[in-house]
Amino acid sequence: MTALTQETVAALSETVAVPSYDRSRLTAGIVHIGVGGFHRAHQAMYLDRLMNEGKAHDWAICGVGLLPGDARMRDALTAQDGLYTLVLKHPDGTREARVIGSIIDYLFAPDDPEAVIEKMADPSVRIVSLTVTEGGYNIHPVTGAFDAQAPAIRADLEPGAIPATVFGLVTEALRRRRARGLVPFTVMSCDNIQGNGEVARHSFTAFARLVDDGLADWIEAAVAFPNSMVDRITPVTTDEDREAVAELFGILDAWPVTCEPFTQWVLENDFSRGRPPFEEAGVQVVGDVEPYELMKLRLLNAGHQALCYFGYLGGHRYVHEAATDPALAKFLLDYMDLEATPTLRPVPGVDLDGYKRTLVERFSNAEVRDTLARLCAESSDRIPKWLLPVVREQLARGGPVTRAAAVVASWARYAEGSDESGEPIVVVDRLGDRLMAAAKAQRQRPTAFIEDRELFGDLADDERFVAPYLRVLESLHAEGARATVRWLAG
Ligand SMILES: NC(=O)c1ccc[n+]([C@@H]2O[C@H](COP(=O)([O-])OP(=O)(O)OC[C@H]3O[C@@H](n4cnc5c(N)ncnc54)[C@H](O)[C@@H]3O)[C@@H](O)[C@H]2O)c1
Ligand SMILES: O=P(O)(O)OC[C@@H](O)[C@@H](O)[C@H](O)[C@H](O)CO
Repeated sequence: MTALTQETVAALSETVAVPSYDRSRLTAGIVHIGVGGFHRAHQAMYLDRLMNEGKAHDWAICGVGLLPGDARMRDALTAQDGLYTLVLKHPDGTREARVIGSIIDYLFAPDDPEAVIEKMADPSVRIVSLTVTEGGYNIHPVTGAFDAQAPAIRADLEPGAIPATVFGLVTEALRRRRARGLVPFTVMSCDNIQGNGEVARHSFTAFARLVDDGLADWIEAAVAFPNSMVDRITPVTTDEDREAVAELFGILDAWPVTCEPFTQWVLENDFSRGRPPFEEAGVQVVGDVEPYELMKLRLLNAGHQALCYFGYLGGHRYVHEAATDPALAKFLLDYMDLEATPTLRPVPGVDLDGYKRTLVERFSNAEVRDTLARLCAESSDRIPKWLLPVVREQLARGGPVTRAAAVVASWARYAEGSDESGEPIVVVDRLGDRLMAAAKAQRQRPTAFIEDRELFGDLADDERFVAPYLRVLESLHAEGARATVRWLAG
């Protein structure tokens, strides 16, 4: 068994693919904020691919963690010189592993915010990329306005405050670059948000405007915020994953990443100061990402939400169990075909029926062991961004919303905080208390959950949405999730 470090990695090449490039020659051109499972399965992997082909040596990654919980990632990556094992789980049970070497440094902002700011202000850094989750952009779910009153934002805006949020840190780095006469870096969002680049532009300029109008104008004019569609199902790493990496490959890795074999990245070609030759690593670099984003967010991500609450309430715990439950699979396909697909734009070179079939296959991969609990978490950031736009578009065009309304009803039932046998459900959501209070009130006032206008806007006033929503909620209460899904699936 070998502990993974720069010193030991060459010796591991007998059991696993390791970086073929000289890591001591790499320099950081990218600062990435939010180094979790997904970044390490996706962007860092694409850069590692390029580096293995002798390219992009000046585009290595300096990871940054902002939240207290990131101390664990700091410790794991620092002890391993930034190296980690990426394991692809094929549906036939085979595992494909590779040690990724593209992350060469890690800074933990709570320890040293100044180091993070100076790193981003350094001229060699040309991209600051982000995976800070859907909630990380601090925008109102219905109006899309930046929430300047959020306590962390207010703290960052106090005179003389040391920045702690992504907005405070990035804005201060951009302020220094402007003061030093440097070209700004590109801000590249890789979060699952429609128009993620536009949303990032809106949030960062809104924050900067609270600091200094001139700076905000400069950011608006000079900083590129490319949109992107990112895709690779990456579950949370478990102790079993760590043990399997040790057993199968002889590697002691504090924090390996496991994921499905599929990967996709469609990226808008809009960068302030150059970019790695991503297309040479399989990234689709295009002029207009929107059709790809809509397809992915409304079919895959909203599709995940269609499975997760019904699946969990019906006794499943893994995504593959829910996706291979015949009634639930039919319900998912009906949602995709009848409600989501009519709201999509034609996607260049993509056969939508094939895409949907592949999605069902990906969800059904039992090896990936993605949990329904992961998909049920932070729903108040997900449902308004992925599913409710489908509802609104369908209402506007006079189309059906029965299945989307059913998904919202299943969330409302899940948020009551106990399953059908009375076992508690841990509702993980930054609005958890508010959601649970509303969900409990719905036993007396059935529309209580959807009356939250901050999440649902005026949907509670639209009978075309409310009627199917209430029918499904009533069925969930009276008959349970499995019977409700069978009824919905016809
Ligand atoms: N896991 C996937 O399958 C997947 C696939 C495609 C896209 N994504 C995108 O990546 C994001 C992260 O997923 P993950 O699986 O890596 O999660 P993760 O929990 O492994 O990592 C999340 C990271 O984001 C940071 N973060 C969270 N909120 C933040 C905030 N407000 N400010 C700064 N940093 C913050 C955390 O500290 C952590 O470093 C998702 O929310 C999604 O938008 C994930
Ligand atoms: O990670 P989130 O919060 O964006 O959403 C949960 C899942 O739907 C998501 O992680 C998918 O697995 C992913 O988007 C697949 O590419």
